[in-house]
Amino acid sequence: MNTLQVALGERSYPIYIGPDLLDQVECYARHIKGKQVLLVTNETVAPLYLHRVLMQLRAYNTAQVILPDGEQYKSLDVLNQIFDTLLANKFGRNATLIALGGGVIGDMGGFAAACYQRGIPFIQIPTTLLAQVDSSVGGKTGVNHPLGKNMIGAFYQPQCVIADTGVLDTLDDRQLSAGLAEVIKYGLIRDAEFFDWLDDNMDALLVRDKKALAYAIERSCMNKAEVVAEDETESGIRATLNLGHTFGHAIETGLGYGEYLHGEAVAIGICQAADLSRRKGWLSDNEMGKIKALLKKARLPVYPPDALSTEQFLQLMSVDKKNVDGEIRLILLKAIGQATLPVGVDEQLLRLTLESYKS
Ligand SMILES: NC(=O)c1ccc[n+]([C@@H]2O[C@H](COP(=O)([O-])OP(=O)(O)OC[C@H]3O[C@@H](n4cnc5c(N)ncnc54)[C@H](O)[C@@H]3O)[C@@H](O)[C@H]2O)c1
Ligand SMILES: O=C(O)C(=O)C[C@@H](O)[C@H](O)[C@H](O)COP(=O)(O)O
Ligand SMILES: [Zn+2]
Repeated sequence: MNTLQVALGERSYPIYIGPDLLDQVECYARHIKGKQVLLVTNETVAPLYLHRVLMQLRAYNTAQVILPDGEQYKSLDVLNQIFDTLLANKFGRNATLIALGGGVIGDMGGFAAACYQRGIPFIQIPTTLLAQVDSSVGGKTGVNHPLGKNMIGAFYQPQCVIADTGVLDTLDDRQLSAGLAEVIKYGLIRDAEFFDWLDDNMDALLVRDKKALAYAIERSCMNKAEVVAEDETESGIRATLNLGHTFGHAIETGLGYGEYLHGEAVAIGICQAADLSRRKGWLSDNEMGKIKALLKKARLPVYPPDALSTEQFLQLMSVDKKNVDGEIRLILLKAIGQATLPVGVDEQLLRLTLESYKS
């Protein structure tokens, strides 16, 4: 097992990474203070892994919530099921919530923990590649609104993250690729050496070579932990983790949550942000080509859906959280390995990307 630290003063916590961690009681026990534990998972993950976690929690008074599976259920309405179960079981302030699942469950479980009785401790057990490399780390929690992705939420850090790399065996190939989009993102925003490593090792990652996957997860978490430690609540550098997300979130919201996976929408958004960066004279054609080629190698889409018009894109992008006073601000690339902070963009140039960067 490898342990990384997210250094946030009194809110610091470990990320445990390794095989078979679901079965290691010491990963959980030291982070559970009271006797009551609520497990939040979904109908796909429960039959696969809930029993193994419950086996480690025999000493506690446990309850469970099994949510429907899908991005479309990451809503305020469904969130209520978690509060209903906490209250029905008379769980108090020292109850611990464990989120067992992908990013949807992690974001919802974390947000429920942030709100319930104004805050109870929670643990992240991420079970998708995307959740292990990104969503379980850093404390962004929340739900979607029909008008915008993750528009209702809170920054709320977990007590620990338990990333059992063995659970990735049951993940389907499309979900694995979606996770790789966020992995590639770290290379692009701040770790050019990692980008080159990914270029050399993409085939190994796609066949789930254990050593390659463990390395990619650890290096991604290291990158994310460093950024979050520097800027927990996104007043500066943390916004770089949003590369491609303004376009990507527009695709997710515009087409209906769940149509494109988050990672797929981000992959397309990264290409659109790269195209805009090239038009600004920051990225070379060669770098643009390398970015697209690596995303394609990871079996990710690189062009936006025809179904979204430029006007729809602009409308959807106008509700992004990085915007200030109604002005769209984007993370762009100066080079592979170097992202900008949010920058206001000339609308004509943005329109050019939206109209011309197409399959
Ligand atoms: N909080 C953050 O910092 C952050 C970062 C990135 C993404 N996100 C959010 O995360 C969500 C996407 O997360 P995701 O890609 O994990 O999607 P997801 O949670 O929908 O999981 C993807 C699919 O895999 C299934 N699954 C999960 N673990 C499995 C396993 N081990 N074996 C088989 N199937 C399994 C799920 O049931 C689901 O069908 C989005 O809502 C996105 O906005 C949040
Ligand atoms: O942790 C962050 O900060 C991120 O931006 C990570 C993103 O990959 C993630 O999708 C996040 O949920 C997006 O945040 P949002 O604030 O744009 O909703
Ligand atoms: Zn993301």
